[in-house]
Amino acid sequence: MEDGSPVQCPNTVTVRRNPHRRARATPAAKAAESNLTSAISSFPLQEILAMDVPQNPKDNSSASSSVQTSLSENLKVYLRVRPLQLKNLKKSGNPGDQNSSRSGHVWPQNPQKKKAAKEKNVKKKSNEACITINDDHSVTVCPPMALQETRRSKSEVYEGFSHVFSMESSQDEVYERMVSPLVEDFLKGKSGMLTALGPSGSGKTHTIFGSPRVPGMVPLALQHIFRTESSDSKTSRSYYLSIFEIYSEKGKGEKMYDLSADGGELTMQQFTIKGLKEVLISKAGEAESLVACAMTKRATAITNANSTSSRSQCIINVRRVANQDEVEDASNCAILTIADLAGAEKEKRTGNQGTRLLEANFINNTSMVFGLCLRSLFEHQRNPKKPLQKHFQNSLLTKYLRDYLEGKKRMTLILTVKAGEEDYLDTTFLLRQASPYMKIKFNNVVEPSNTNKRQLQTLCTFEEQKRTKYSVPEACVNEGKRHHKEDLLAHEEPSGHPKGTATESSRTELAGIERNHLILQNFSQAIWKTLKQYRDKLKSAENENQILREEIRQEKMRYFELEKQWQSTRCSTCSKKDCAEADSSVEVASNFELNSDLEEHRFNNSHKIIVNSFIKVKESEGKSPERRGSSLYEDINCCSKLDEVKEAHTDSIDETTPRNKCNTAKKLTYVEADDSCPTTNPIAFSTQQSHKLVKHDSCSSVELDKLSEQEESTSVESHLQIGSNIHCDAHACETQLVPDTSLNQSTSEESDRDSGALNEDQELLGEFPDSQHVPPTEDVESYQEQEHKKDVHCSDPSTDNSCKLEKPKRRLLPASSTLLRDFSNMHVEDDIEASKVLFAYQQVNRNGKKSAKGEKLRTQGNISLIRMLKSNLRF
Ligand SMILES: Nc1ncnc2c1ncn2[C@@H]1O[C@H](COP(=O)(O)OP(=O)(O)OP(=O)(O)O)[C@@H](O)[C@H]1O
Repeated sequence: MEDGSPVQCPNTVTVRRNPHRRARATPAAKAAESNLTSAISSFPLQEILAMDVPQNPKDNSSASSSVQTSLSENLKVYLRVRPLQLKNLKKSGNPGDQNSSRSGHVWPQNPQKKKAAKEKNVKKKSNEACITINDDHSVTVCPPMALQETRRSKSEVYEGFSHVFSMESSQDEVYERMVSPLVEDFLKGKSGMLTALGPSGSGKTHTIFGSPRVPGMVPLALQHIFRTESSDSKTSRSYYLSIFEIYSEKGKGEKMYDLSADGGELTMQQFTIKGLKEVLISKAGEAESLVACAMTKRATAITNANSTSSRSQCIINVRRVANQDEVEDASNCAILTIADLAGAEKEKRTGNQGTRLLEANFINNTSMVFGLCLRSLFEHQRNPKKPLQKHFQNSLLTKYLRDYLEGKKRMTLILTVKAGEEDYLDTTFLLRQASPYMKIKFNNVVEPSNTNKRQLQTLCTFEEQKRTKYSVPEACVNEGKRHHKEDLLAHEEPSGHPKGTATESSRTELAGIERNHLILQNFSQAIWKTLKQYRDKLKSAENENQILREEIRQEKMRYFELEKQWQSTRCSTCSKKDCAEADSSVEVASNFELNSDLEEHRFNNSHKIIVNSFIKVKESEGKSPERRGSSLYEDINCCSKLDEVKEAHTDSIDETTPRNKCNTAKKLTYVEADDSCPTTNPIAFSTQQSHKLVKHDSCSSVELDKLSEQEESTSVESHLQIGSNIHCDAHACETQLVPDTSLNQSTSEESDRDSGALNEDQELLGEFPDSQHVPPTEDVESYQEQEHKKDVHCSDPSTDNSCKLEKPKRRLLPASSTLLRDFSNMHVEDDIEASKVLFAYQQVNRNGKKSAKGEKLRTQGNISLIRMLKSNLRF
């Protein structure tokens, strides 16, 4: 309720409407990731962690001497109540005023003290106290009767104080309870700060500095420190003291002044005071004298509330530096800070005007900022969601005490209040303000070494000042002989202890090493985080890559399947075409009798294929068993007779051109006659087809196309037809070749039986002229001469008008037709058919990409090539 947070019902359940969600990984990505994790080696996290980069330098005993972490500790708040009647207390023999006889020499002296005291005593104050001490930790504040009636104010109890010092408490008691533990920690190496808060005239300065007769916490602490040092002969530590004040002169702004002997104005840069002198102290008396001199320089003034009212914030630092032997010790360095703040003032009470009023504004403002910083720290610790406000930026005091006000360093508060009824409002205001401070905790306070910025800055300033003193001694002359001697005495001590100087240098080096260590540690952590991010990115990229690879593999498989299907389809189509082309080649070869070895070999192969297919077809026709037994012998006879047919055709080609024309005419006539014949006779039908193929060689390109299409569509029929044709041709010719002896074992009856049917074919084949007049194949020379005559005859267009070329029609021809055309050109180049073939060939290039002339030349080149082959023919 205090922080204004809404109260929630215990049975209420808070449900986030839009909870944070993480993107779910796809199953494929998960699978890929699992594969990826197995493929990618894990990052050597353990190795990195096992490196010489400690998580916390404090854990390393070798380097943690200057840094410590303390347990959770609350801010200690003490309360001290100033006596009502100082004179009465003095008269009554206050145990704190041991030197009551020297009351006239109360330190610090205020020349207008007597006058102010007289003014104060003009009005007699009531002896009634508004504050009642319940116990050592709580007090009750009762409003005066007048306030109770008008404002209906009630008594308030404030508890939780570390200790409440009564009016009768002495300085020693306060020191023993409040400051002595702090000094003990300081001697152990723990830094701490004591700050006095309270209204003007409540006894802050009295408590902190005291008087020569009643020394305050600072003198007592210094005595405590050097008393301890003198008792411990084994240790030789160095202590440096610096004192300065923050003052606002006439409200023109805050300024800092060094209160040391030759101190001047200071500046603050980045929370660091520059120019502050540290004075090495080795004795308590020496330190006390320095503090006394500083207090004489502090700004004070007479107000209605206090004859010796402090107008500035005074801060004293005692820095402890261990010697070289204690470098490894944790207590090598600590700072004890004691701050005496100027008390808040009310204009009515103080009656300030002019400059004093401006000073009061500065003082009140600084006190307010100080309180806001502690309030913000308290609220931040209670509710971490509330940010820690940066109120410290509003004053130099809070800037300097930033670490303390942010809970990074240990701090102790001493609240001083006045017990009079007229001080009720100031008292209650302070207690209400400071009560929450008791709940402030210092969690994991890190004790900085003597190498922090501020300390190093002051140290460097001190060393620089020391060097200046020795290098320019005449500068000290201007300040007076006394100060020169004091400075020399003050700085000769450190120079006379080279051990201490070496310790300082070693500590500086150690601090540098620690700093580098921390930097490297942070750097490694940052690198580690970055590497983790890159690893995650790499994983995601690998997952995507894996998925893409899988898709590519599937696409390849699909492509191969399609290619296989395409290949199978293509093979089936090509096989049909090849068979048709091969059959056509056989027909052409059989008709034009290519006698070269190559062509003969091809012919034989084709012949074999045809024979085999013929056998298969015959078997599929369902012959009678007796017929089937003699089929092989018949086929062999066909093979042997095919050669005879070939020779017969060769003989027919050797005939003159008119004769060829006659043959072609006969063939055409025969085919026309066959069209009218019944096709029931398979032999007759096959013969017709055979002659159609023969005609195919000499017909026009249109007819060639038609025939080629028929060949492709009816390849099986073509086999049958060709087989029949060969069969017929073979029977039509006289058998000259002797069949194989193994085959002769076939019955002659079957051959005689077939001879009757073949005689019909023989009659048909008899239509081929000169089939009976086959020239001897050995007469190669005569054949070449005839071929030469043919070439000459064809090359001379004047001899025959048939050689004149007609304008061809460009049509696309299949390869088989082109081959047939080339062969036909070879054999009938001087014939009118040659012009037709050439015409058909030019039709192929009707698009004009290739000139007719070029095609003609190519055709002629083919012819020349074939002539050359023919010239080498062996018959
Ligand atoms: N506990 C005390 N015992 C005896 N005298 C005290 C005590 N506290 C304060 N005094 C006296 O009261 C007077 C005012 O005290 P002091 O100057 O310390 O007040 P202050 O809080 O510092 O005021 P300011 O904030 O204006 O400086 C001094 O003369 C001081 O001696």
